[in-house]
Amino acid sequence: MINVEYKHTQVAAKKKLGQNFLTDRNITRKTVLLSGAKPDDQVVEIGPGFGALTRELVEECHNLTVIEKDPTLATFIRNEYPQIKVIEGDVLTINFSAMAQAGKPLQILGNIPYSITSPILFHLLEHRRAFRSATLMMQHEVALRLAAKPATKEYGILAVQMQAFCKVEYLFKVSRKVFKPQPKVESAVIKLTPHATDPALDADGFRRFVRIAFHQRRKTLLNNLKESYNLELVDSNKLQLRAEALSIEELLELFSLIKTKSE
Ligand SMILES: C[S@@+](CC[C@H](N)C(=O)[O-])C[C@H]1O[C@@H](n2cnc3c(N)ncnc32)[C@H](O)[C@@H]1O
Repeated sequence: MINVEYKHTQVAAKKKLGQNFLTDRNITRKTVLLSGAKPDDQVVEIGPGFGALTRELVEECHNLTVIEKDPTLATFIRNEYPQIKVIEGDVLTINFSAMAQAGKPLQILGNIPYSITSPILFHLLEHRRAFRSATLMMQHEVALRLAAKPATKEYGILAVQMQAFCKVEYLFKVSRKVFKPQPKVESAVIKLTPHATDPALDADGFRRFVRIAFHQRRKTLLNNLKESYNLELVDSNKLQLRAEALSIEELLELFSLIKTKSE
């Protein structure tokens, strides 16, 4: 276990909580700048840790809330930045929609705990109406999967589900050397901007469809879909393709043509 000490507070960095702390101010400045957060925005930071990003945000934004699960770090942030709101708890239980109702859509930022990257992304997806953008640092490999284009090996369920509902921008890569303790992998910053309207009428149905279409990547759409859906209205040539060959728009169109088989 590696001990990290900052301003008389020491924590034994917890792997389970994804505690790798940023040490490079250029990265935090660039992240805040590219997030587009403005002084009057309602800004929420996920996992402030020792405040690497928080310190930039308090300078820029008047209305900042942070969510930190580790009680020692939550206390540290409370003492260091008495002017901000600190929620001590699990980000996965936060009702962002309720938070946003108090005002305009949120601006969310965070160097997120890598062990729960996907759960956080899907939690944000559930609350996509609540935020204007989410600028998040994550493992480089996950960032590539999120921003992937069709017919690449990274293109799959994560890319389709997120890109169908949000614009996904890969902002920049971050070396593992700028963290303490150093993680084993590189990182990257991604920006998610929810589309103004949802493309698929039945968002939950579309998410289920994507899971089934990509279930066995090597199989054709026909083989993956035929058990669960009635495919009569779909061009049979299209069904001979694999899901990974179709763009988000083509997958949305396919979804609009199929019907769930009754159980
Ligand atoms: C990668 S560290 C980033 C810390 C800091 N923002 C930085 O960049 O140095 C992730 C932070 O998220 C916190 N964390 C882990 N799981 C969490 C959860 N479920 N909800 C809220 N915070 C969490 C960790 O305690 C840690 O402070």
